[in-house]
Amino acid sequence: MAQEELKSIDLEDIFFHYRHSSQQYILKLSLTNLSIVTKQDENKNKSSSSVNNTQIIPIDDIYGCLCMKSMKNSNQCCLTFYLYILKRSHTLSGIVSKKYDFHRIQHTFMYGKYNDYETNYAEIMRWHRHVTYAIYLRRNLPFDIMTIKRDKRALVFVNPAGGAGKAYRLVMEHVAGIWSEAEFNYHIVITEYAGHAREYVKTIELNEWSGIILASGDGLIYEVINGLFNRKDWQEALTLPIGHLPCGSGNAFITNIIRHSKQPIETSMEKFLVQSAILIATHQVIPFDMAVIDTCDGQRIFSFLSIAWGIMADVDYESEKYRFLGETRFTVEAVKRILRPRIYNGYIDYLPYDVTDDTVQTNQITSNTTTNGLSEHLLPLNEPISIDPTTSKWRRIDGPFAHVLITSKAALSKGSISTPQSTLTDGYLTLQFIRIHGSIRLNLAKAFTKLSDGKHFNYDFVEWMPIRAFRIVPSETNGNMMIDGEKVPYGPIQGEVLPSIARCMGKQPRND
Ligand SMILES: Nc1ncnc2c1ncn2[C@@H]1O[C@H](COP(=O)(O)OP(=O)(O)OP(=O)(O)O)[C@@H](O)[C@H]1O
Repeated sequence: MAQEELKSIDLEDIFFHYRHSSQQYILKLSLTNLSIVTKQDENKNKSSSSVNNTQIIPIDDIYGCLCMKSMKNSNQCCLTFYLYILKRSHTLSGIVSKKYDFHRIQHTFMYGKYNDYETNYAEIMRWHRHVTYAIYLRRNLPFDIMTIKRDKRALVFVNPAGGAGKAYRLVMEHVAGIWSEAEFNYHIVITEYAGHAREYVKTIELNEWSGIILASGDGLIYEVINGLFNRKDWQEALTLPIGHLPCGSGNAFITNIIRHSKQPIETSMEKFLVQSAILIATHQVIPFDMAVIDTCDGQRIFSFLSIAWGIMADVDYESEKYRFLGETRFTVEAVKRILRPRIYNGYIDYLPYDVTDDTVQTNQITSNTTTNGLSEHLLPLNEPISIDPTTSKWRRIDGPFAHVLITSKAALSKGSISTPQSTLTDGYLTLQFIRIHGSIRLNLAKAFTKLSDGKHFNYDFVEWMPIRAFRIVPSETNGNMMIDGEKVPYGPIQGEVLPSIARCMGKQPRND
């Protein structure tokens, strides 16, 4: 693609309707919009002063553009634009509803200005290059990344065991078509066993791939991120953006990405998948926070989502047996746990997050930093943390607790906002907990019913605070401790935020 040619994106030409050649359009392309001006029939309108009808399509709404040879006239070509737009839906009776829905639309135009196919085709390919370039410029990627990465494929892992076990079929039915319309290149690997994707990413040649996409739930994302962190070149590995096609039961990762873009989240599974596929095909590279976690068996784990102890951990783990129910599995188990609440004894040490506190160092990662050297504030787990206020910034909260959750993102699943104020890159973890006092059943029931929109934070009995680091020390020796929905050995656990350390396939919010 000649860089010179693309310094100016503007194009204008006359096209006609793919069925009715008498209906003509002037198409104008600019950096921000495609304008479609419907040409009036000059004879018909000689007496009328009517203005040409113009439709303006923002480039942000176009996810692909393809050229084809006309089936009707061998000299002509057609140009199709693929759009994904938010618009008001119609009810069955044809009334315009107040609700906005996403719609996939395609506009096809014929082109035949010249008498020979080759010249028409060359001209239509020029349009294709310019439209593609305009789409890529909206992604805010530097030109060199754009041209290099475009030729690369994304590595897509499909988990045949994820969610209700339909991931491969869902990808073929709802994603493959969109990605060919968007000319998004990819290579699919179907995971053969738990741990396969983690092993796979440990040895991939990083510069062969444009990113890694997981058609799965959150479990496979956790696996792949930890596989990337286990590489010697982990810093470079983490620059590969991670995309998520929701095929699991939780799907928190893509939910948080779409929340960041401020798009409404599609409700049906299929439409949610389509929304994610289009976001991936036109993505920008967005950073996100993670946490480094030390578990009691000496493992160092990287978390993109949450550390749960208490009722949330029990609900997550014990609901595994209802996996066939999809996201409903969490609700079924939560009702059981609320009716028979457990008490979790122990304490939580935490380092508060205070941006004005310059005595606390923040992670300065250099090319020499190893993953063992990644934490600034964590001591070995068997060394006590000083909470003496005269010498230490660390503080302690004593249990017993009903609920303890530490998160780096807002949504724990598509249907629950555990931490409403959280963003992808706020640079802190949020600690929330419910102590055992008052009517614990009632408090838990109230908190769980408000979890869908994060309103549980409005209750006084839900305490929360932003933190940099934490250590949870349970008194009992048996129970559930979950990191990103995966069970880890039960016992003391500690962690620290890693601000903006990884990259995802996301979108910045639109300003219009
Ligand atoms: N072929 C496979 N057979 C069995 N397990 C697999 C296979 N491929 C991956 N896994 C494992 O399945 C687990 C769950 O995967 P995934 O996250 O995709 O689905 P999920 O658990 O339904 O979703 P969520 O994590 O959102 O609840 C992962 O830990 C992964 O290691």
